[in-house]
Amino acid sequence: MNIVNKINLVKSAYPHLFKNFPKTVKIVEVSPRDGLQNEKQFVPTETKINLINKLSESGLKVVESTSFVSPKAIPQMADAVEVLKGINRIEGVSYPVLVPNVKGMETALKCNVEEIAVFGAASEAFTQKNIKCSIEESLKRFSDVIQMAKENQIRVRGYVSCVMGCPYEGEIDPQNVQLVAQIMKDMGCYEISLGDTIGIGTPGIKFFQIILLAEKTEILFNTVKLERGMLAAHFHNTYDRAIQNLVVALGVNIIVQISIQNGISVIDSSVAGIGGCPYAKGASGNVATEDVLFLLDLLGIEHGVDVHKLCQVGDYISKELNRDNLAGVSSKDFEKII
Ligand SMILES: CC(C)(COP(=O)([O-])OP(=O)([O-])OC[C@H]1O[C@@H](n2cnc3c(N)ncnc32)[C@H](O)[C@@H]1OP(=O)([O-])[O-])[C@@H](O)C(=O)NCCC(=O)NCCSC(=O)C[C@@](C)(O)CC(=O)[O-]
Repeated sequence: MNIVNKINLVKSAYPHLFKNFPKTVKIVEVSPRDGLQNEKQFVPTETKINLINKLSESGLKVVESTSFVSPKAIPQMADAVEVLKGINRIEGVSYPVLVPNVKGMETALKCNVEEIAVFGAASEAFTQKNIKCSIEESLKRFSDVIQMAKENQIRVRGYVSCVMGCPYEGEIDPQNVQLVAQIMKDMGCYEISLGDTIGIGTPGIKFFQIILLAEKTEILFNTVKLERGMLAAHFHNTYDRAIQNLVVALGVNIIVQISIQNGISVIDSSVAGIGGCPYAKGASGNVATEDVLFLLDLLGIEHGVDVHKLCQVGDYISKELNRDNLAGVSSKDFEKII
């Protein structure tokens, strides 16, 4: 039984479980950054600009556009300044960029950014590999960056990576995720995105009360508590479980019929499912925006995106990258939803 049938079945049998779902969900489109950062061939700046413009024309309100990081660490983002200069900024659309340190923030300020994202992790080993410092040192750096952002009225989003586990350390205690998320929030991040960097979240698969897989996703979202609306889910689809994990994060475990009280209403996703982190072995594509929109339509949750335009963007970037489109649904599938 596929996920769509499962959701419909559970929805009709247990309508009360679905009352926790938010009425609307904000999509944070990460394909121009997370989607492209791991591409081996340099993607032409013009293609990146076209991608961002097409995404914002589809009704998306947040399009994470690039990173002001070391070009030695992420060569694909070396044209960050040109990308930001080249895009058509639509009023009401936010174009956040990743910033790891003061040097990145200085460049961001010159590019008139209105929103940035700092990115940490709940794993020491991943933090060392990704940004070459300890968690403690990373938080000090973020504090300096956030101070500069505050002085310039720039909004700051925070990422916590490896929330379900780390490719180097293995298990990560959800309490550590809570700790890092809370510190970032206290520093001034308006939203915290929880990154299942290598896609190992499990939505709790049970068969007649026998647990076949640990319920990592449910445990995490029941442990990490910030104010309602502050948490975002950033899932990778390495083992094809991102959509099931999202249903749990939104508020209910459809398989074991349990409600999460404080579900998320912000989802990070990437058109055509492109993406991955070069510093996380096993991090394959992000959950596809097309699949997320399909899920939201199915659940009757508003998202404000023109799904047909968005599907065209997925086809565009897949063709440019010479890759298969990893989205599970296409434009015509949306017409079948009643
Ligand atoms: C953090 C550093 C800079 C530390 O790297 P470092 O080597 O310790 O930095 P450094 O301060 O010693 O400087 C080394 C060189 O980098 C330059 N440099 C230094 N900073 C910058 C900057 N901001 N912009 C441009 N250049 C910079 C600096 O000028 C110098 O240049 P050189 O003198 O050798 O020519 C580096 O490790 C880095 O840039 N890391 C970025 C890694 C990254 O972007 N990873 C992917 C994003 S995270 C992710 O994908 C996960 C997420 C968010 O999607 C959520 C999830 O899925 O979990």
